Amino acid sequence: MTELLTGAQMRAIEMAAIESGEVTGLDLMERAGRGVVEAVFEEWPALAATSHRAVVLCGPGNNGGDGFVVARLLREWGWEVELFLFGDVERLPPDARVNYERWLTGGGTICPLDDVCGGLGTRTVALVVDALFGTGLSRPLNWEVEQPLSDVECWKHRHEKWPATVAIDLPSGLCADSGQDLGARLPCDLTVTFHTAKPGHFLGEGPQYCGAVRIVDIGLPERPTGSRRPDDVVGRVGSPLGLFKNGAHKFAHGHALVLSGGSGTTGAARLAARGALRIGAGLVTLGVPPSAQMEVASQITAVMLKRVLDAAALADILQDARINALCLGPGMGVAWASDMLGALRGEGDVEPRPTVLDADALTALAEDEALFAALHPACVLTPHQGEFARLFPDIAKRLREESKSGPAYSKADAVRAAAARAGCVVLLKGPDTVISDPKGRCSVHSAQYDRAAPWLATAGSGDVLAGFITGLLARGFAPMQAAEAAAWLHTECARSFGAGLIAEDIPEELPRVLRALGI
Ligand SMILES: NC(=O)C1=CN([C@@H]2O[C@H](COP(=O)(O)OP(=O)(O)OC[C@H]3O[C@@H](n4cnc5c(N)ncnc54)[C@H](OP(=O)(O)O)[C@@H]3O)[C@@H](O)[C@H]2O)[C@@H](O)CC1
Ligand SMILES: Nc1ncnc2c1ncn2[C@@H]1O[C@H](COP(=O)(O)OP(=O)(O)O)[C@@H](O)[C@H]1O
Ligand SMILES: [K+]
Repeated sequence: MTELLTGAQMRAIEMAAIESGEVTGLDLMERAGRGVVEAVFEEWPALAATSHRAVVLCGPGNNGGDGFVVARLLREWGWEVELFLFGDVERLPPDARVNYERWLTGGGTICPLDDVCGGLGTRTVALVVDALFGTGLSRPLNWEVEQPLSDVECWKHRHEKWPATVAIDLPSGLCADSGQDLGARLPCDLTVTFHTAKPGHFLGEGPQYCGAVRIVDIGLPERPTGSRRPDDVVGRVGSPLGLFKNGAHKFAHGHALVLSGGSGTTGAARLAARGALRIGAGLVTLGVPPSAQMEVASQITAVMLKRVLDAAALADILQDARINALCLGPGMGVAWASDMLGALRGEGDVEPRPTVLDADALTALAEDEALFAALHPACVLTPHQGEFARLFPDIAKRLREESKSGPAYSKADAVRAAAARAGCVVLLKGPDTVISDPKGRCSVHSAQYDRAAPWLATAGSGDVLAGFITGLLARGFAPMQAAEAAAWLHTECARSFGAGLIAEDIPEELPRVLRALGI
């Protein structure tokens, strides 16, 4: 798991390194600028082969300072560089000011940002460098910046190949902490960031603007593990550990019970059950209302079937302590889901166990405070955006609002708040899936950039995800780890299968994905 650092966390690390005397702000700026130029040459080797013309847009803070370094280094490489500045020279921070002076001393000239349209002219520009704003963006951009950025974007569209556009740290107007679009107008081909990626590269509108993201090491120290509180960390989900199955009896790998809806709506639960079985639960049973018994029986083989007449029958089935993970919601219908959830409220001596609540079970929870209050730390809620808004309307509203000042409220903030309120793990689905536990531990699973999986946007894929999590819970994974590993494997199945994927394919692709992991 790698960390994603917010703007404030990055500043704190930078300040600590500078105050300890191990590095100066100027060193960091020089390394940042050099890192950008190297990343550009790696991304587009043709640009390194001979000199070209570049346009660099510099802003009023240290992001602009990085831009001055890039401009100077490109000129030293033999390039013709035109630099456009937004802001007051007298107010540049000290390190940016030094690099501004170095640029002028070397013979560089500076034009106001307003002139960029005329400055682009009709000649070929090979590279546009966006160094207007980075982690210090503190409010939405106004037209003074949006207009020139839009001009560059239009101008770029009129040209077939060049210029390449590179953003330093973040595309300007994108909030580093949330990925909220605060006036970004220039989608970039490449974003070069420093030390670690930021949440905004993966959340919200971030991926629409960043192009590809490269991380450059500028020699800042790692944060010591002991210094972090769980709610101080947003992690990025990587490939899962602990998936090996070691010998033992099938019951050692758990028994998952997936509850189904009635006749005609059993497909979702069957998908979830198949997912739970493929991911390694020792046994998987579908709990089926009488109306659907024949339908389900004719469709399953390795998955078992148990008739569930009503809540009392479910409570009875759950007297079997070997059933150690539950999945409720897919295809159940709200009324049936609500009845079944009633059986889990600890009445009738039902021991709480790890439980995934998805789809109709989430709607049932949203409609009944008593059911919501019965959630416990071994539950995992897996809402998509609509379900999330039904369950946590105030949090969803805050997430939709445009920030007027400071970093915007992010999907990570929202899911943390939701998990704390629910008292269990919440996984909010999407290309940027965010997972949090009630203590504030939070991670982002990104199915974007080189892990893009648009074929997952297909009916039933969420049901398989619920099944994957349930299967891992049955295997003994902790709720947060089960949610993270399932999200990663789910996306990997889609990537491995590729175009044409439908939900049934996801569990069937899992063996190939596990083999590729060496399992
Ligand atoms: N941290 C590190 O380790 C390293 C960081 N480095 C680099 O520093 C960058 C961060 O620099 P930074 O903090 O100076 O912020 P930056 O993005 O340049 O903007 C601040 C300026 O913008 C202004 N401003 C803000 N919003 C505005 C708006 N909407 N419209 C208009 N103005 C607005 C704001 O004004 P104010 O809010 O004070 O009025 C202030 O003047 C970081 O992204 C990276 O590139 C590297 O050099 C290496 C190591
Ligand atoms: N464009 C996309 N890129 C990556 N993952 C996606 C995309 N669209 C949807 N997904 C994933 O597919 C699943 C869809 O779940 P859900 O919305 O519940 O659909 P359904 O109810 O049809 O199963 C989620 O895991 C979500 O993260
Ligand atoms: K920038």
